[in-house]
Amino acid sequence: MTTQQLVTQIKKKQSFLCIGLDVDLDKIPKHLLETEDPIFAFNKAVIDATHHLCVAYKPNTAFYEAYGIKGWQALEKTIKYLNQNHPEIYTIADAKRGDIGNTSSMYAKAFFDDLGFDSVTVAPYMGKDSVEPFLDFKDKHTILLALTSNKGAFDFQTKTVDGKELYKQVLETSKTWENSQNLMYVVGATKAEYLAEIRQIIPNSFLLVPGVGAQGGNLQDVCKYGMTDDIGLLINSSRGIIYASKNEDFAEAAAKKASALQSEMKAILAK
Ligand SMILES: O=c1ccn([C@@H]2O[C@H](COP(=O)(O)O)[C@@H](O)[C@H]2O)c(=O)[nH]1
Repeated sequence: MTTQQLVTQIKKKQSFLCIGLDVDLDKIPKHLLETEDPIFAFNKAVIDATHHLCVAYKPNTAFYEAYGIKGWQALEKTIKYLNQNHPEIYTIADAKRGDIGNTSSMYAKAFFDDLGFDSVTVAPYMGKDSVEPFLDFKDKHTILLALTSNKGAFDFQTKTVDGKELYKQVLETSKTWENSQNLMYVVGATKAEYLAEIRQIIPNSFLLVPGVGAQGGNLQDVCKYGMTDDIGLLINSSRGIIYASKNEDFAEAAAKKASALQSEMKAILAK
């Protein structure tokens, strides 16, 4: 999906919500454990109940890799279900990959060609040659970790290197890479106070913003400092939506939570 197609969907649905599909078998309703593929059954029910309220889904691959081959098959079934039934939905593989060039090429093939995701999250730590293989893919996005939502972000990302914070170096340097138009960036909702400065460096790039909901990030603050003329934001919530209920009404409860966030987004867009 192109950036322009994503913007069109956001405007049509009045939503820039991304729902995180982080499936933990210890947290899903017990009756699903009796089905053939509990992870896919859970995802399908959540997707069916919420797809009209969001523009993107973000499975974090850790939650699938943890269950071995069955987990990976459930991930594959989930992305296929989305691509076949909801091609208008933007998909993000939150895999946080990045390695030497030839290995990164294989990661890119796995997520873009084989699985068919629109985007993948990538760590910038190994530099240009570790990211450019992802950027080579036309109409696919590479979402670079810039300033993450966790406390550990302060260990390295905000430290000054050569007179500038490391996350700013990531933003500025990555802009010079070939096919940098295919870049988006992760900025945690818990770091909203950094967004004004971030927007000075990357005024138009899309940001994937996790941390609203369970991590306590504030949607209004993120929008105040991070929104662009083309919206420029995908706000992710995972646990806050998908685990709204542990009972048989889990999909309905997820839809209620998603609807509340979508209504807030609609009001922000109307301002
Ligand atoms: O800086 C980051 C980067 C990625 N994440 C991921 O987003 C979701 C957040 O889940 P919640 O349940 O809404 O807290 C999860 O997959 C993280 O691994 C992040 O939180 N922060």
